[in-house]
Amino acid sequence: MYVVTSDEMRKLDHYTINTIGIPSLVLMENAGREVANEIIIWTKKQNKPHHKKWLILVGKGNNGGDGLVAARHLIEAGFDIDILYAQSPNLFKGDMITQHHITKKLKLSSNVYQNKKIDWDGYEGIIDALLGTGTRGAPRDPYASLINKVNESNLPVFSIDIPSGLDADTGVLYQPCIKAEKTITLAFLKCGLIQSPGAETAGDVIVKPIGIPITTAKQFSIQTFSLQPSVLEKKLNVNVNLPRESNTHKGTYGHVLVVAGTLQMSGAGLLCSKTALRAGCGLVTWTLPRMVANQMLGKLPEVMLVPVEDKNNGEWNVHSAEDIIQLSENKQVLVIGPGLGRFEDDEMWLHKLWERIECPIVLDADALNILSDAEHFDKWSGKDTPVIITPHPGEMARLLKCTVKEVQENRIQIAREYAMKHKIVVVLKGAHTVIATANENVYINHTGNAGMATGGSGDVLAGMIGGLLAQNYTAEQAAVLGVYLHGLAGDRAAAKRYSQHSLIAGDIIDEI
Ligand SMILES: NC(=O)C1=CN([C@@H]2O[C@H](COP(=O)(O)OP(=O)(O)OC[C@H]3O[C@@H](n4cnc5c(N)ncnc54)[C@H](O)[C@@H]3O)[C@@H](O)[C@H]2O)[C@H](O)CC1
Ligand SMILES: [K+]
Repeated sequence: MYVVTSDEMRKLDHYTINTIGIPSLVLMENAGREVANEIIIWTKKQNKPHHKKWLILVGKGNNGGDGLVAARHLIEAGFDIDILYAQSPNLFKGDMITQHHITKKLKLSSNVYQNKKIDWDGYEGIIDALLGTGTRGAPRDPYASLINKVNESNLPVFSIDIPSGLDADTGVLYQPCIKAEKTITLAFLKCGLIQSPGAETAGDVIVKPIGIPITTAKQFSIQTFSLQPSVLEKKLNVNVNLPRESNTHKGTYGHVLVVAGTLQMSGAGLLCSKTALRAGCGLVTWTLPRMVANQMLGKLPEVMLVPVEDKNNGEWNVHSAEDIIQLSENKQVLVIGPGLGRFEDDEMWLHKLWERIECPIVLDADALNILSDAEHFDKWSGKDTPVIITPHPGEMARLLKCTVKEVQENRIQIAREYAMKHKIVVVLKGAHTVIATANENVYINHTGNAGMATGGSGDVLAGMIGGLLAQNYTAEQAAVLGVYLHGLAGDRAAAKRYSQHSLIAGDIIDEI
């Protein structure tokens, strides 16, 4: 469940080798053997007669060393292996010299690439041992031309540690980058393997132990986690089945105040309010412009409606702040933003709510856009009650006044830094949503699907998180559990439809 950057991996390697005393060659032997075992398992599962002839592409760093070890173990298992060095063995150093020496002693067939044409006939697959966590920038020749040839071969590629050409920390693809069938990553998951597009390029990712004790991750206080149910249960101490005590009443499960909706975007408030109830809170009050409230009467009988004065235009205005502050007094959570729209002096409105509301707040959608335009948000006083923001990449870019591309190329770091700076919880939505907390913990979610990129899905998530927060979950628990369950509901909803493309936000709520 730990996820590491290449720099963190180097520190863990170094500590294991130089302080704990497990020799690097032992780690490399374990790595290569695990890779060989995965190839053996994979070929056994292929239901076609196979020649068991594989080509292993070997770089000059330790990733290449893993490949040479795998070659030996595959030959022992009866495979026919060709080794192709990307560069001359004269350039090898350290463990690579040892591995090359062993390869020569065993008279294993090997060649140096030298930009020659490769005859792919007869090969069943390719093992990519070119570049690993030591990659710096886009692959240079001869690696680049070799990677291009591999991608044109149409053969299944098994990458060791990471696909060569992938940025191990951000998931950004350098050009060119190996497109892998499977990636066998060593010791711990790498951040780049669970962030798009790295996650897609790596194919099926499997983590294999190589002798680095998992306790070293605690030793180096690694605080990035791949969100598996075990992390929810063991680290966050939450039960994904949301159990209930018997002798309870609706007051036990908290009261959410939803501040959302305008004439044009009334549905956002509806989706958010309904989801908060589905998430299990006891009561939901939805406060909204009077004109909209009149339209919503009876639409959602389980939700209490409290209109605020609008100027007969169905929009919010700055004077409603006092009403909201009063309404918040007996609530456990406020969810502000879905379908809120923009209005005159909305920054003053939000600042007043930020200063005066004493219960936890979830800020979504236009509440975040108001924050982005707030000239002095950095100077707003820190809140001693939890705040969770749920930006999509565009809203995060506006908050940081940077581009969406810059956000997407560094999602984990960006979310972590913003959460720590403002002492809030950041839910950076998108494929593999990132949840970052003020105490540096970061969780990467894997539930959900592309069908959830549809209007209202964010309103549902905001309601989900608000509904959980009202039930005495901490902000960290509510955000992580909310994202996880929201994605799970989306997966169930998609499975019930012809395909993901027809999914709409209401389907997600029905599966919570
Ligand atoms: N996880 C573990 O405990 C272990 C992992 N191992 C493997 O070792 C690699 C990391 O090895 P390292 O030598 O640091 O780097 P690489 O093998 O990735 O090789 C980089 C190599 O290539 C050169 N280089 C760097 N960037 C480029 C580029 N853009 N273009 C061309 N060439 C480049 C650089 O000079 C290096 O020489 C890790 O991934 C695992 O596979 C250990 O085997 C066991 C312990
Ligand atoms: K590799």
